[in-house]
Amino acid sequence: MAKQQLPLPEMNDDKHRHKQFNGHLDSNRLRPPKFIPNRSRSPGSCSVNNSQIAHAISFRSGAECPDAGILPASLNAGDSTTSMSCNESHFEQSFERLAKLGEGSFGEVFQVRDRSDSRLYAVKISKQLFRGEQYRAERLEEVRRYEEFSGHENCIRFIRAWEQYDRLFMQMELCRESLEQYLYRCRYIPEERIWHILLDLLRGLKSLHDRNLIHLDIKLDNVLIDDDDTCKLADFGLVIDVDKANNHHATEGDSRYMAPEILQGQFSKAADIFSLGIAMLELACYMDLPSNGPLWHELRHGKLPEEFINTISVELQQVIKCMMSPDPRQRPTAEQLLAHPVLTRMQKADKSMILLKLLSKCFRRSRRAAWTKMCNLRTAAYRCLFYILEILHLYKPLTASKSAGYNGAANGAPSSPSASVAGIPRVEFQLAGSTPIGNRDCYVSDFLSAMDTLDLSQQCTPTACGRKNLVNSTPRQRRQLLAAVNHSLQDLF
Ligand SMILES: Nc1ncnc2c1ncn2[C@@H]1O[C@H](COP(=O)(O)OP(=O)(O)OP(=O)(O)O)[C@@H](O)[C@H]1O
Ligand SMILES: [Mg+2]
Repeated sequence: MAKQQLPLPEMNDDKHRHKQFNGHLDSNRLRPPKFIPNRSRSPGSCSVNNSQIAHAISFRSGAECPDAGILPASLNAGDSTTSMSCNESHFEQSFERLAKLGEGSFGEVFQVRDRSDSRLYAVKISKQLFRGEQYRAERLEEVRRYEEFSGHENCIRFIRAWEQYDRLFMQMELCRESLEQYLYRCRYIPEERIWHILLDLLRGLKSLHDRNLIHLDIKLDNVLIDDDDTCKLADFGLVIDVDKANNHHATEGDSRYMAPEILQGQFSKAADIFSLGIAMLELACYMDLPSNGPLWHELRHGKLPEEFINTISVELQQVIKCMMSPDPRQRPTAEQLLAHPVLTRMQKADKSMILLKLLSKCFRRSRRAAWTKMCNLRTAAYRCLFYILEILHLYKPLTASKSAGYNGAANGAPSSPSASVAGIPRVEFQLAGSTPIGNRDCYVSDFLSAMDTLDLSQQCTPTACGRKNLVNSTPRQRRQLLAAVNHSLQDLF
């Protein structure tokens, strides 16, 4: 009897190819679970359990950083002085969420504006809830590493971290894009730039290796580029001590960048060098890295595809080849690589340019600060105008009752609350539904709980909502309104 043949899986992984861009950098990644804070309490009650209170996380000593581990007090959700603080998380209170920057296997990263200093930052929110102490400990370890390397020029700057609703939140400097996004944007990167990127990453990696730590997840997606074009190592989620790595639970990173010896459970600094080498191959040759199959093995046996590798200089080829040596003992260390003639020359040139770099950085920062200030002034001016118009409108019924014949009040007809004061145009402020169109997806995304969804039908414009109260306001309410105007004027000047 003839054997029935099972259909074979399609194998199209037999040839190295250039990277393909389908519009999504990480289309194969799963959607994150919905961020639904545990808000089972009734809206009126303000009882909070421990996980609902934002707890700052910091491993810095008090001497090193006196306010490490302290969250801005007025913003803490545990501070139940206002009804708003009862219903909103620390994240929602402290930041304006502007856009989603990216997503990895552990977290979603958002571009935010910090309400306290009006500056832009990135906040990474862990995707999974802290289900067990082990998972929580791993996430807190990530915070420790971010803090530890925050001061290094080639590692991402960390601001603060906190946990709330069984999730980890990490605030860090905002970078322009990841190296992967940069590659998709440029496709061809000049070799001079490749050497600069390699220099930056070797510096960052050396700082880790000097402390006997290994990154284990070096890839283009985990390298960020700031406004000064400096490349920074990020995502310290898998960082581990070399000594602990082989005995404990070291986790391998992305298989596309994985060193071959990781399959045998050998974790060492050389594994990071391999990952950086293969990332440089991807960057320099715009090559699509396989995540498994025969091509994956070829790359780990020192067989680099000629049609790709021949497009770059011999010097760069040699560096990449030795970084990707199959035997981890043959790979150079970060320090040895930094001593390469091309990189030494660049470091010398960098030193002579340091003053110029500092000046341009200062200029860029002050320009950004001035722009932020200008935006604040504009907002405050609008707010002021709004209050002035409100006050003028507020005084209308009082003056109307004194002056006979005005607006029909003397005839006993009730004055329309939406009628304008003579000579002053009526201004309707449509705040409801004013979500910026470009970011609408982000605002209505699954991050918001059912309570937070923008139900425009339920909302009314401030003029419609507050009118009745304002017209019949007491002197105390008027005083409050005047205080608000005063506050706006202070914002302005
Ligand atoms: N500070 C930042 N500034 C700008 N973009 C950022 C920043 N931090 C992260 N991103 C973007 O978010 C993406 C995911 O961030 P990150 O790598 O930290 O998440 P992850 O879940 O730990 O990822 P992985 O799957 O690699 O472990 C990055 O690839 C990058 O595009
Ligand atoms: Mg990542």
